Amino acid sequence: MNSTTASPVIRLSGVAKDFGSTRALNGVELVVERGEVVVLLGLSGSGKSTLLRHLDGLELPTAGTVEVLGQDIPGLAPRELRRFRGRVAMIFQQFELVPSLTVLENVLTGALSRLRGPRLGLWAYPKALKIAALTHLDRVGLLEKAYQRADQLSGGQQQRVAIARALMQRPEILLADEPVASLDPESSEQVMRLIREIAADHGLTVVCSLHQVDLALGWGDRIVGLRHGQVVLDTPTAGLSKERAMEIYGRVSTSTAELDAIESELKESRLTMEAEASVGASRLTVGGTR
Ligand SMILES: Nc1ncnc2c1ncn2[C@@H]1O[C@H](COP(=O)(O)OP(=O)(O)OP(=O)(O)O)[C@@H](O)[C@H]1O
Repeated sequence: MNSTTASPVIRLSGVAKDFGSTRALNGVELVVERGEVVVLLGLSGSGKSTLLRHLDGLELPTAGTVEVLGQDIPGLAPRELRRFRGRVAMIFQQFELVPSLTVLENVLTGALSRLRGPRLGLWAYPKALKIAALTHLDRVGLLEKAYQRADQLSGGQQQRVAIARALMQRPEILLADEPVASLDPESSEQVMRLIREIAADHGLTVVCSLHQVDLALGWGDRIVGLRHGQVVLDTPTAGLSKERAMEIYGRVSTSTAELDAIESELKESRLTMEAEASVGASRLTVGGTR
């Protein structure tokens, strides 16, 4: 696990969250570095959304510390919290667009945290922001839909609008809560690829909850597995086979001891792979010098 890193953008320590008698998060330790693309993987109710909501201050912990972009989130005054939220964008399973507004207006609302007062209608936004919104729409491949009502678009298109809206915030962190759970496989692939490309273009740190193992494997740099509000797995996706991941995922409801055993097995197999790779490399070098 990444416990000692130079400049993490997210650092959670001993985080617990109770909703009445339900403990949604339990002793969560998580460190994410700038530019990392992390998948939160877990069954329904494992605490993925609650964890994401702590990262932009929508929830405050019952215990523990939440530090994001160098800020102690629970310690922020309401005004500081609002300013902080402008640096973290979020996209959701249900897109959360305003259905009766045009696509362009929906994208523009992403800039509201940087503007004073409400904006009603396109005319109320500065020209530079309209140009930025159209540029982002072009980036997500929907420029020609700018003046259509948002509810006339397909689910995949609506999620791409939500991504363009998130970019209007000029965020440093992008949080995505099950962004493709309502989409068909083809649109899911498209949206996930887009998030990855945009994260690279803008140097974003991404934390994304998913429940599809295939997508998680082919997509993130790192998988963090949650079970009953606890981090039970934290591993790079490189070298993790679908079979092993499915096994872990299928056994997420097993005991912590079993999961510990699976995780150490995974670590061992990674070490073996690395050792084999380095032996292979040295053989190649020796072969090359003959
Ligand atoms: N506002 C709330 N009030 C009461 N209980 C809550 C609240 N939010 C979450 N919970 C509870 O906390 C636990 C974790 O929920 P959470 O939504 O974080 O899980 P999840 O992994 O995101 O699930 P899903 O994939 O179904 O969205 C669940 O038992 C849930 O019922």
